[in-house]
Amino acid sequence: MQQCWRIPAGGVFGRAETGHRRPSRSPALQAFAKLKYKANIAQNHSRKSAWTNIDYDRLYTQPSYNPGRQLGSVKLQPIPGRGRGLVAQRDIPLAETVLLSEAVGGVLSGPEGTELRPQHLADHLAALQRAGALGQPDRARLRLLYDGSAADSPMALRNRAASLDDFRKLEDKLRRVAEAPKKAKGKGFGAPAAAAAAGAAGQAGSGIDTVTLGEAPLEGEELSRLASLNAWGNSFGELGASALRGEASEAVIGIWPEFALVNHACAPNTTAFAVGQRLLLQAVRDIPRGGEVTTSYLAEMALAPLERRREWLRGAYGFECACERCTAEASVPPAVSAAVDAAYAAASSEEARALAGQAAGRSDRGALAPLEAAVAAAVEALEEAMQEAGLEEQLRAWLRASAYNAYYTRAAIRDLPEGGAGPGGLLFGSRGATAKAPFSDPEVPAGLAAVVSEVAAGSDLHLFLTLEALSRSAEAFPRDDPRVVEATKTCLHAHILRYGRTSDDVLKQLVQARIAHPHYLGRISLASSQQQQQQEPDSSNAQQSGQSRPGDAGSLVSEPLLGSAAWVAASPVQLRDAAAAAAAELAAGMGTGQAAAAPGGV
Ligand SMILES: C[S@@+](CC[C@H](N)C(=O)[O-])C[C@H]1O[C@@H](n2cnc3c(N)ncnc32)[C@H](O)[C@@H]1O
Repeated sequence: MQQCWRIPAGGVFGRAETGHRRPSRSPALQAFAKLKYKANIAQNHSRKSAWTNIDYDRLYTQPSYNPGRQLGSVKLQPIPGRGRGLVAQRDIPLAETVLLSEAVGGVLSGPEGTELRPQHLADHLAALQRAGALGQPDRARLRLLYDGSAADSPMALRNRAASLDDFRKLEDKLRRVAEAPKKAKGKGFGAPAAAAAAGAAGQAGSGIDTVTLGEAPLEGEELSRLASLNAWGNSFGELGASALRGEASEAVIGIWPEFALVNHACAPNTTAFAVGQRLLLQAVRDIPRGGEVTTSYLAEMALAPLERRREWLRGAYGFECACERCTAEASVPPAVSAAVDAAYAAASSEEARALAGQAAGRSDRGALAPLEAAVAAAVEALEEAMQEAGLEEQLRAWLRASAYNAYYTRAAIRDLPEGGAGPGGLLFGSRGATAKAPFSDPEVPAGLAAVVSEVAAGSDLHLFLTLEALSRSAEAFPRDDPRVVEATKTCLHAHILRYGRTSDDVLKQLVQARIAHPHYLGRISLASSQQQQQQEPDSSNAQQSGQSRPGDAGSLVSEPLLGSAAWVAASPVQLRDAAAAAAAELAAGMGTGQAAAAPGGV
């Protein structure tokens, strides 16, 4: 399960005009802008208290904190056409942790940006085994995973029979072995006898003998197959938590056995990310009792048309995706599918790809006019085709995600300055640009965030776009403007989906760390830009050149809003209500944008 949500090397947007103006919009952009992010957190759901004892604040801030493996209210069961899968045993509300897993044999890591492939992991595990560091329980854990064997092979039958108890049993066994020497002391048994007892305990309660399963060494080919079908990786670390934990953001790849039981969907209900060696799986939608827990194996391919996604999954995993999104997209009239493919193709030219790659200073809006016209026409044709076909909103949202590169390319070109980017470039993330905070339409990243949230809620890209939208609206409007309040709500909602139940303080630090990360530089600053420019003439340079200034990020995430939003994460209340209350509080307490800028000290 290779996943990684890359933010284009140079960032996402360019700069447009100096000073804010409301740009005129085409009907298609208006339609696009109507994609309002739905902050319907936990509406009408009775919630149970969180099942874990995870202290999220410590998890995100202290590398030494070890909450151990955790499995939520899920069970492993056969899913027709998908082998086994994890199913919710009770309603799991969004923003709740589904599982927290530890990698078998630890993770393989490398410098940020490294493409770590499953074969690298297989080689790493083989080396561990040769060194005697991949013991029987680890081998058994791996052998309980899907190995690509035919549905009626002995392996597949064994896998189907395995239960979550087998995984739990292995963990219990390890704990017993760890504790056994201590307990055995003074009783005259000693470690070997205790370890044997632990081994016997490992065989109880399930049809699968995990001791025998882990006896034989794993062959090279077996390891390669297991890694290619079960590994998860990312080319950068968790951008908020690694900063708070004092760790460098690194590329990682690993096999987290419980997570490897989760099947794929093209619009999944969870998001996964690694915090140190652990993998956290967070629900980003309410998962009803009996509903399957799903994740995406696709990374950026989630933003591609149906046939491309299916082809990729067929090639990498050998299955034909028939998830809800694929099934719905397969049912649309041919004219709509053709419009999706045409929009995707229009934005896949070399020029468009170069734009997405953001070579500093290379682009200006005039030079890209033909591309802009082609992409804009393709997007409008898609919107019209969907309108004509009378498709429901959910399906339209998925189809927009399938043609995301067209929406993105159109937005990125419109975001460029009319007269060219100039030397050094004004493109988002480019270094050395000297222009001062020309901010364009906040609805551009907000619209893209809404598209991404439909298929990759809680992903890095989703969080990035909501931060960008917040940054722009904060710089364009007074702090108590409803648009700023809405952008704040949306941004915090995205972060809460990912991070779950943190305290206000840690949530704020996570947001700040994401803003300060070099991926985000050039654009995102939650400081009050006007004031900042008046007071600190070099401030936009500092943002462009990658220097983060402690404290400047927090001024918009005003205490009342953040407080309420974070409180939502810790209690079963609707974000919308809380944010409305916070907005009222903000308006009453602060009155003007100027006053609202004060708490962050900028
Ligand atoms: C990481 S495993 C997931 C757990 C696996 N179903 C099992 O029984 O252990 C990946 C494999 O599950 C199956 N799978 C996952 N998602 C699927 C889907 N949406 N449709 C069909 N098969 C799927 C494929 O065989 C894939 O190679």
